[in-house]
Amino acid sequence: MSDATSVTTASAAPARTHTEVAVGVLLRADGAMLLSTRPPGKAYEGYWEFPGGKIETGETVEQALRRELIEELGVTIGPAQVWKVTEHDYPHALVRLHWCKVTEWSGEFEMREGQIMAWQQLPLQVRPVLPGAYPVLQWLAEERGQTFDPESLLE
Ligand SMILES: Nc1nc2c([nH]c(=O)n2[C@H]2C[C@H](O)[C@@H](COP(=O)(O)OP(=O)(O)OP(=O)(O)O)O2)c(=O)[nH]1
Repeated sequence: MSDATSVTTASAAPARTHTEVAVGVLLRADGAMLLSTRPPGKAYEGYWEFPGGKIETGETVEQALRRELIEELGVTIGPAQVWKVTEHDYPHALVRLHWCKVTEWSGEFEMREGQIMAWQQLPLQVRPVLPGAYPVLQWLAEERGQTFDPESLLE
């Protein structure tokens, strides 16, 4: 194989595209936040995460988050604005996470995808936690004057 062929082969590799995800940090008045387990059959099944899911074509982050939380939890969120954007490179996907803090919602929580939910104060008591959520947990801890220990969230 010539050098020229090698270069052509390397540059023909498809670029890895981001999967855009809307994620909600639902915050209760006492500061507790909602986490839930990833449903059976998904990558990282059973890991704890913040509720949310993939943004569909034509949706805003807020629209996607509202749709996902109705689908997953049966609640309708009030206003949601993007607070932070993070990225995480998993073996199954390169994700870009659009994080919104949410303080208003209506409806009763129903686990519509067989997941488990828990209201958690920091530091979290549940584990393992999806690694893509660590940066936001760090910011939330800093806001509260707490330290963040990612080692404690492993399996
Ligand atoms: N919901 C959520 N997803 C997260 C978090 N952290 C993190 O890295 N992710 C990643 C995991 C997944 O690769 C991606 C979310 O995709 P998903 O597969 O759960 O989304 P979805 O509900 O739309 O899935 P689908 O069944 O329609 O395929 O974002 C988090 O805290 N919450």
